[in-house]
Amino acid sequence: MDAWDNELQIEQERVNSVSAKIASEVRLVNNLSGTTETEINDIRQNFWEDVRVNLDHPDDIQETYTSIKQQAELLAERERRRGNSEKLLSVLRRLKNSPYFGRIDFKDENETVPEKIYIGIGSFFDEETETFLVYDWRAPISSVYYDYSLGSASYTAPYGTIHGSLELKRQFVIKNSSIVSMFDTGVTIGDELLQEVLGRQADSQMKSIVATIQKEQNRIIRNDRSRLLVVQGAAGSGKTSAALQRIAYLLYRYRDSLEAENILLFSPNPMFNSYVSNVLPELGEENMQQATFQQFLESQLPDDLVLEDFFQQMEYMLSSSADKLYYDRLESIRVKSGLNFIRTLDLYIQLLGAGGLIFRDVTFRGEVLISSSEIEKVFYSTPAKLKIPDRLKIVNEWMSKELKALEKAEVKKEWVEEEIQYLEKEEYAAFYRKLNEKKRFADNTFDDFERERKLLSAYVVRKSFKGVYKGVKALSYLDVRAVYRQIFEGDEKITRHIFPSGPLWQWTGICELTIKKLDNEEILYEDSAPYLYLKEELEGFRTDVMIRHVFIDEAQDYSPFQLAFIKRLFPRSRMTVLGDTNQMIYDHLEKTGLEVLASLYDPDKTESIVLKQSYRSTRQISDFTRAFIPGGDNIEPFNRNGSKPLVSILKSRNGLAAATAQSISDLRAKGYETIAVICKNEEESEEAYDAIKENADVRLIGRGRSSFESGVIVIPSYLAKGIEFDAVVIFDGSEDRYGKESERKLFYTACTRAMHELHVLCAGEVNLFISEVPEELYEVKKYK
Ligand SMILES: Nc1ncnc2c1ncn2[C@@H]1O[C@H](COP(=O)(O)OP(=O)(O)OP(=O)(O)O)[C@@H](O)[C@H]1O
Repeated sequence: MDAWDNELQIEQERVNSVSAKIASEVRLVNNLSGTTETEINDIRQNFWEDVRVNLDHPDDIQETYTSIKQQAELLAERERRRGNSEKLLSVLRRLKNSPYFGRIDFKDENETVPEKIYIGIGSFFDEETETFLVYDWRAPISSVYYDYSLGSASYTAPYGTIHGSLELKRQFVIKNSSIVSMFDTGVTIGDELLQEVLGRQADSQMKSIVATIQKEQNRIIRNDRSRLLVVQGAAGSGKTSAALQRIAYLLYRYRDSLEAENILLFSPNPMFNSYVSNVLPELGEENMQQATFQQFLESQLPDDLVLEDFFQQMEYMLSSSADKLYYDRLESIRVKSGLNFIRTLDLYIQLLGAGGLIFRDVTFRGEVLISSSEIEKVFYSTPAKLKIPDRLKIVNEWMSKELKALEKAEVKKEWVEEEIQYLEKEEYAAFYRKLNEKKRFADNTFDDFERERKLLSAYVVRKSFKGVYKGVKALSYLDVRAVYRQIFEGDEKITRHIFPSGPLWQWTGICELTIKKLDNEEILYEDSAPYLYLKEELEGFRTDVMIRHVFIDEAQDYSPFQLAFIKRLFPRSRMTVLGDTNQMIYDHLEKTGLEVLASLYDPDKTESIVLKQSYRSTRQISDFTRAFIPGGDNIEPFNRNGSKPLVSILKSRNGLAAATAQSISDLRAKGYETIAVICKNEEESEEAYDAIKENADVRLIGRGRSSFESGVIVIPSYLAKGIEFDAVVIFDGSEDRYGKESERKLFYTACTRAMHELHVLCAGEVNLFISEVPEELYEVKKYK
């Protein structure tokens, strides 16, 4: 047996022993968990027996309340305990089969012998020997594994920086408690394992990368310092992966104060939510909150405004350049996306302080209770130096008083008598029960019929007025939509004030477009954040203090306005923003949000990390894609080999269906399971689907899709964002389809979804971008 085999045997024995200890811990926790479960069932079953219920006297009521509270707390404590055991069990079960993936021998400079540190997805402490048999990958010492090659190394512990040297770095692949492979590595993390991991087939669910996190990625994951962390990285450089491992790290590092519900991830599309949903549970953590920005906006906008879908906006930009309003729309997007538009709105709000707010009448049963002109008068008599939300608070106080008086007067009206007749029996009974209780406590007698009747009338009016009070509290008398609309009505005073250096180019067109939509009860996507900003500025910002970390993936598709708005909504939150300007869906803005966001933060609290290495695609695919994208020379492909991209040239669109079916069948024959036929937009996706569904087993993915499965799919380019496939077939990459310079990045995004193979079909001439790629970087197939 040579030295390596001997070493392997020693390691396998350790795996056996650790797995056995973990297995016995699993049994122990299982038993404890069973006991807790029984206790929970007991508490639930006997809840009311163990509570002393006595409602005879106010003191008894208090005692009853305390007793219920104690019982409920006991139950909550046991349920928490069960939750913790379940979490622990899920990690232990994973550890049992694969206890660790790495080992480092680290010699502290103050010690003489190195300590062997084994690293896995969770830690495992052996009570018997009082040692950690496995360290969590997020523990301070584990960072040495990711950050250093052999030689001097250090890590930051809670009590200071520990210096020493790294004497061994070993990687394992352990399955079912058996070492499948083991490598010693000199460099940061050995290429072998990464090669193996990246060469695997695509999955319908993203996987955790803890065993092979790279040094640059580790900087993102463990960044504790910044309020704003901006990650710019090439397609496939692991931005999303790093973001998810960062969430797991934060949940570990701040486990006493941070929970998954305090973290919010804005994701690019609903399908992406399902794509990444397994990573954190795989690491024994709960999933963070997740929403697309669209879903978030919809939850904030009033129900009577239909928000244009972000993808609808995109569809329009991609396919309607012949529309006569197209350039007005481009300008509308450009203007409303910039930080300057925040200033424009601020100037408008300043003007509104002196006049111009639009109010609605407060009505009740079709009659005006308080007219809009009265409200306006009262509002503008409040101190002008106060902010609008504070002035509205004064209006609200005044209005509450008015409403009380009006409510009193209402009691005598005829409708009340009628309403009493229509009261439900149960309601009557409830009313009298309450009356009797009052009578008992107040020791009053209620034999006077008249008095009882009056109380009943007051009850009926109060009930009907509830909606009025609620509406006033929610400031529904302020007509935000009309106030927003007013910006675009061409009022000279307003226009002059909000554009001190003269009106904008194409402003009239923008105005017409915006008003047309608003009057149709719709709101353009680019209007949504400005509308909400104005609303919040007028009504008072309802900032969210629950969320402590906001993650924004695919941030290049957010406008500067939107990112500034998000910052404003989550003032206490740290932000991690990830993006790639080369993957902007439409390239019309002068600056992306990603580029201007840093200017909104203190430079001392901002960090920017660039990821250059691209892991997803083979070297051949990366070489092809980086040849036509600005700054492509800076992208470093990972050295994994595959076939060169195949560009098929067809005489006309008629041949596309057969060529696609051929590609799918060739790729399937090579064993690829997840294959995407990527189309430019939804319309083309439908066309492609109809053309090939007869000859291939395919599914069409549309905007509403929220789950992602493997197989062959037809999908519009923008919905494939953030996701990857074994093989990609670009349905039509001809000049006819991708003929505009602004479509370069869209084409790049589509091609970079491929892990192992890329086929580009072209009905006619290849597009400009392909023609920029050196011919030796791809194969050509010409169809007759
Ligand atoms: N350190 C790593 N170890 C193993 N796999 C990795 C590593 N980093 C990235 N990958 C893999 O590379 C692929 C791309 O990663 P990811 O989707 O996170 O990149 P991205 O930068 O968000 O991509 P894009 O911007 O193109 O959507 C994934 O399959 C991921 O598992």
